[in-house]
Amino acid sequence: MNTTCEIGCECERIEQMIRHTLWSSGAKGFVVGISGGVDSALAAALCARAVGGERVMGIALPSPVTPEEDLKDGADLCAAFDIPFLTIPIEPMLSAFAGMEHFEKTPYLSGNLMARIRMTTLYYHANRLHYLVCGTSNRSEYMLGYCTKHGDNAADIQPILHCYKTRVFALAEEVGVPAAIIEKPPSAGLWPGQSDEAEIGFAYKEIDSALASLEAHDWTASNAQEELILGKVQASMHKRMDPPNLLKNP
Ligand SMILES: Nc1ncnc2c1ncn2[C@@H]1O[C@H](COP(=O)(O)OP(=O)(O)OC[C@H]2O[C@@H]([n+]3cccc(C(=O)O)c3)[C@H](O)[C@@H]2O)[C@@H](O)[C@H]1O
Ligand SMILES: Nc1ncnc2c1ncn2[C@@H]1O[C@H](COP(=O)(O)OP(=O)(O)OP(=O)(O)O)[C@@H](O)[C@H]1O
Ligand SMILES: [Mg+2]
Repeated sequence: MNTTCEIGCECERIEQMIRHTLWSSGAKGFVVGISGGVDSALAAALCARAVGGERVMGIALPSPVTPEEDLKDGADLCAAFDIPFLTIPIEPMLSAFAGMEHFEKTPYLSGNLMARIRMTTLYYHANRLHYLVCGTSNRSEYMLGYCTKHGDNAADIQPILHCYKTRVFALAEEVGVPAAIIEKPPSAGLWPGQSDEAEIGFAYKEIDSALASLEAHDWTASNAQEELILGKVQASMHKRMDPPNLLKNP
């Protein structure tokens, strides 16, 4: 199979879904949180290609631990796709929480708080502009639950959710995401030096081949690595489901 054509067709399929979602919603455009990483770069680029950059609002939401180069990479990405770009530091919101009774300052608690402050800010601007919030989750992090529940996984459309991370890199290259973004090690950016692969314990190539094999074999693990990855999939099931409720059995 011609890989370039296959990837090009995949982009068109996603762009069609983006256009359909916008037109059927009656909204005017998309808000995307721009981190300087490859998932948000690809999601924003696909939105811009689908509906025009002028109908996309890229918002950088730096925290005190955000590297300066991430802001520059995000600005360059938006410039390349004619996407208006805002920078809104989240430090004032973090400080407000720090004044709360029982506040504990740990990287884990602050990290999840930052992800939820970013979600709230993106929805504020989506409300203000009559836009939808475009999510940036990919299949690898979705299946592993590597996200903050109701934080970075909260969105109105998830254009790259079906793509494993290794596929995200290929699509990003296809649409012309700048090399500085593609070459950067994936990071949630919630504390200094955080790395997805170090925190998860596997390289994305290993994660993606294990997930593909597990999916193909009805979630039966065939080696120790798949066993560990299956454990993460099972432990994060609650992030992919409605909360337990009795709606269907009142
Ligand atoms: N069985 C269950 N049934 C229903 N709900 C359950 C539950 N177990 C936990 N919960 C709920 O879920 C909460 C824990 O989930 P959550 O708050 O998400 O927190 P958690 O999964 O513990 O941590 C988030 C992880 O995602 C990573 N992350 C976050 C944000 C962005 C990115 C990125 O790649 O950009 C990565 C972060 O580094 C960390 O490893 C619990 O406090 C509880 O409220
Ligand atoms: N500093 C930030 N400014 C704006 N949005 C952010 C910021 N940090 C995280 N986000 C949002 O949270 C999402 C999840 O972060 P995640 O790290 O998984 O993706 P990424 O940074 O786009 O790519 P990568 O995983 O390769 O770092 C981002 O795609 C982005 O939408
Ligand atoms: Mg990132």
